[in-house]
Amino acid sequence: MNILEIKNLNQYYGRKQILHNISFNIKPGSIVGLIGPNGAGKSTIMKSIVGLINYSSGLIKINDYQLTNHHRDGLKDVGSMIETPAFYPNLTGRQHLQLFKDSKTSKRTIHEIIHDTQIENFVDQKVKKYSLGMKQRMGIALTLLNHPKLLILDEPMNGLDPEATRDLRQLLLNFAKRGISILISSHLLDELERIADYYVVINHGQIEEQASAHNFLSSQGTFINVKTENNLMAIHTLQKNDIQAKMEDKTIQIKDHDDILNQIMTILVKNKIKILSVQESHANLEESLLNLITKNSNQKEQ
Ligand SMILES: Nc1ncnc2c1ncn2[C@@H]1O[C@H](COP(=O)(O)OP(=O)(O)OP(=O)(O)O)[C@@H](O)[C@H]1O
Repeated sequence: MNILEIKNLNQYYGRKQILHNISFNIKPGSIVGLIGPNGAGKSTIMKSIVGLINYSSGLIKINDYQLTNHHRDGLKDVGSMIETPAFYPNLTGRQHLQLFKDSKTSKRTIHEIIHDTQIENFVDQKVKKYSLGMKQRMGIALTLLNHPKLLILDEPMNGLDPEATRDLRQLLLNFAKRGISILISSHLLDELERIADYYVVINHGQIEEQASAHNFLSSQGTFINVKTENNLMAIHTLQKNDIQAKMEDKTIQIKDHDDILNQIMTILVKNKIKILSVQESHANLEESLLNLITKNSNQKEQ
């Protein structure tokens, strides 16, 4: 069973259509990265799921409860942080947790949340004294109240320092292991790449692609990475032979296609350049996203 099902979701702001037939599902324990350029519609999708805006048409089901303007039962299983969380400036973090907890949330759960999100040092200070990063961490803590089965996180790494980002990454991976599903958007694509197992790519309010992380990254091309005893000479020689090679971190990188590997080997051997290693790698998430969006917009222009 899916924890979230979205089918043909459409959203208008006034007469302008912002989302076009968005459909995707999330399985229990899956971390889904919602990615795309600025203004693509990521936040609008998230706001529709958590009922912050009424969607125009389509279907949203959370844990088998259909979400409509009048029926919001499914939201009891959702913890969300959309944009920078809003707080009462004169209350402490702990008071926020107590205020928003439901009757089933015990003292022990609150203690665990404080511990898991590592907010012990400031949870008893008034929120008006928090930095952006502290507010983000407090916001994550609030999403965990009331035993969510699905977390919706819009740019949760905003304002976090590298250590806090690493901790959050670990925390999210642990939640997924416990069966909690996560829909997350972030412009920090290298961070998303470390945690997401599925991607939904949005552009101009439409899904450009959705696939498992492995399939998405491998479908966007592979590279051959060659190390030689003389990389400068090797790259120069390859380029002279019309092979598009670039230097990436002391390695010569060539996009894999046709029988390019054979050609590279032949040229390097012929020119007596000693090869130290040859490895294959996938494009990273940022390259894959750029490839996809450029390829699709070129196709639309033709
Ligand atoms: N309240 C609103 N009224 C009218 N248009 C809106 C409103 N909110 C968002 N939009 C428009 O909807 C489109 C999608 O915006 P959205 O915030 O969902 O994009 P996003 O993918 O989250 O972008 P970003 O990565 O910059 O946060 C944009 O064209 C935006 O201008």
